[in-house]
Amino acid sequence: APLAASGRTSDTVMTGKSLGRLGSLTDLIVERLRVSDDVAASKFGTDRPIDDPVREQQVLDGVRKQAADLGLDPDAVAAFFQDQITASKIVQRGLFARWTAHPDEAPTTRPDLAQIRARLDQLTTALLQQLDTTEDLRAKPRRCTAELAFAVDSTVVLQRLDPLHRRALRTAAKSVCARWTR
Ligand SMILES: O=C(O)C(=O)C[C@]1(C(=O)O)C=C[C@@H](O)C=C1
Repeated sequence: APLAASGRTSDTVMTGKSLGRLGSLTDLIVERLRVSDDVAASKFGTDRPIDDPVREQQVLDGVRKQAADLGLDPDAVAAFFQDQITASKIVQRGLFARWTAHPDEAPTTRPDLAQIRARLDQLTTALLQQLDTTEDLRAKPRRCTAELAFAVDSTVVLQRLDPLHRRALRTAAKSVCARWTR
């Protein structure tokens, strides 16, 4: 049973499927936020800055292409992924601050950023598939907003998100129901 899943907040393996028609989408959004913990661990204590404008441009160019292939609006999809990047930086900055204030909580191993980015690329494809699957629902603003609130609330509980990841999730979910103009 998903509610029986326990463990520490930031490294629990996802077990619960969040609820409603946007549950799979919010689960993927949260998984991307969790991978941001690994991104932060790969950069903390190195010269590599949290902001990498070159990589961001690569991500956004890539999603525009994939969106066009799926028949989704590239601008709307890029706006969604811009929010995912902003949310990732909220997590990274929050963890940097936490680890600086409490060095005993800082990671003791440094994961490889190239491998993490390959994982982010996989999540990008999965997220795009969910955006495609949910396109009809997301085009209905009121139903979408209700479904999104339901999915986000269930995700927060089932995945036991801490305040930092909750805050990031709010930013990441901002444009899920934005009107699809095309
Ligand atoms: O790949 C990185 O270095 C990340 O920090 C991840 C990410 C992203 O969310 O895709 C976030 C911030 C960076 O500016 C670039 C990309």
